[in-house]
Amino acid sequence: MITLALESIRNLSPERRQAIMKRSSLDVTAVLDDIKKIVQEVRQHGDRIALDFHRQYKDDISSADLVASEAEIRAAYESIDPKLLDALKLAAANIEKFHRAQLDRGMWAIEVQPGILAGRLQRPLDRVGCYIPGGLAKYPSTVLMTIIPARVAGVSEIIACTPPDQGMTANPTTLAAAHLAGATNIYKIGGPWAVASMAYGTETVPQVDKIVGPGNKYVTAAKLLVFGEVGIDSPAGPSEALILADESAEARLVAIDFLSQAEHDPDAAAVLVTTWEPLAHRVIDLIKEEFHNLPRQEILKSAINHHSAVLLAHDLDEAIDFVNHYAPEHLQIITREPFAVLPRIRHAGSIFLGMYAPVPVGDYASGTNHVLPTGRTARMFSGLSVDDFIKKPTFQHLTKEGLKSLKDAVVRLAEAEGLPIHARAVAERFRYV
Ligand SMILES: NC(=O)c1ccc[n+]([C@@H]2O[C@H](COP(=O)([O-])OP(=O)(O)OC[C@H]3O[C@@H](n4cnc5c(N)ncnc54)[C@H](O)[C@@H]3O)[C@@H](O)[C@H]2O)c1
Ligand SMILES: N[C@H](CO)Cc1c[nH]c[nH+]1
Ligand SMILES: [Zn+2]
Repeated sequence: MITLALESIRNLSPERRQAIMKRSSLDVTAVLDDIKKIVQEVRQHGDRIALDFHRQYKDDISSADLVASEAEIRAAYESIDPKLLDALKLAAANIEKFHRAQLDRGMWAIEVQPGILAGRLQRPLDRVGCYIPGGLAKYPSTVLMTIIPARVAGVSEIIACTPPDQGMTANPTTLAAAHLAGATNIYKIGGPWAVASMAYGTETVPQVDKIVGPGNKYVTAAKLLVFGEVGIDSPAGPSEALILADESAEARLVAIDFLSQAEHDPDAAAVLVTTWEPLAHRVIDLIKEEFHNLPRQEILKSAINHHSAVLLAHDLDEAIDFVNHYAPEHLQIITREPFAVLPRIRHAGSIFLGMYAPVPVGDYASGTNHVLPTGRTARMFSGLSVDDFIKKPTFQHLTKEGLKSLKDAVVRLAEAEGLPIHARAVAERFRYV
């Protein structure tokens, strides 16, 4: 059933290496054309398209059913298990603490040259839309990860969209988390329909300035398609974890860590890179032995057989080189001295150091954000942060002397670019002095 086998990084064929590097990101490109049709239909016809989609499982639905009412939200908040509510509150407190620490010094200005003042402001976005996944699993934790940083940044309107269950009911824990985090409105729409609704606005869903939040390949493709009309955070698609382990790692824990991110989605990816061959063999054996007792088998089988790998590195240098090329969403470093490896990591969404830092602590409760770039986009994107919700316009003020000191340079540069009126805008100011 599970076809996992040990491969040596050195002996990977170029095709196999490329397949491991690409994991499921290729699939996002493969679905772009189909998703484009959905996005365009929502743009043209608004709610009707999402309602048609939902009518597949509920006949008498209307636009009002797309909105989670205050009564529904309150009832959800009051009905969830108090211990679960405590867990949400603990997670929320740590997420808020970590994200408050990201707020920087606000407005600043420097004197670039005498008489030339240049500075930068900070302004939160006006209205953002958070996508909360909810297909193969429910993600109340994503509510906290998206809405809390937006609130900390000062965004005044924070809406959220999430796929409903049959009968148009929203997941109660998701609603309770949205209430706790401070969402303005919650809409029961999922998938690419939700992304397009937030990007263009419909009769029910307001148009937002930026869409954040993770999702499967269809959601991620929709986000990429609406980029430009609205801002997006990063392509936070199907989950991935790369575990870098040496002889100090315990095989049983590595095996469970490997499986834990694979259980998200058939398109998820897990990779073990190790310098210690016995560990690799043991982890493969454990995964194969355990597999039959595990839930979510179809998802795991697809993720492991299609997008995952166990790789032997000749030495730590080769292992780190591979990690940087792979640019994983999550990187676990379970080596004797994880902090000695850390300075050598250039590309990873979030890094988990040592045997007591499994990825699920970051998924839920340690405070760092779990909305992270996938498909090698950790090379150029960061995980969601307060910065995603803040714009930074620049400003400047020049005295007459300050402008005089720049006049010749600006005139020369403008003329070199064939833009004489730019040159005049500076030169004219000295005709009257
Ligand atoms: N990278 C990150 O930061 C991060 C964080 C959390 C979760 N995730 C990922 O989010 C994803 C959640 O996926 P999910 O499926 O559980 O929930 P989801 O909400 O992302 O997707 C479910 C929706 O997809 C739509 N859909 C399903 N099949 C479709 C098709 N063929 N065409 C168009 N639309 C279709 C439906 O509307 C469905 O409601 C997983 O891949 C998980 O790994 C990533
Ligand atoms: N591992 C996911 C990010 O890829 C986040 C998550 C939420 N719930 C469980 N896990
Ligand atoms: Zn997870």
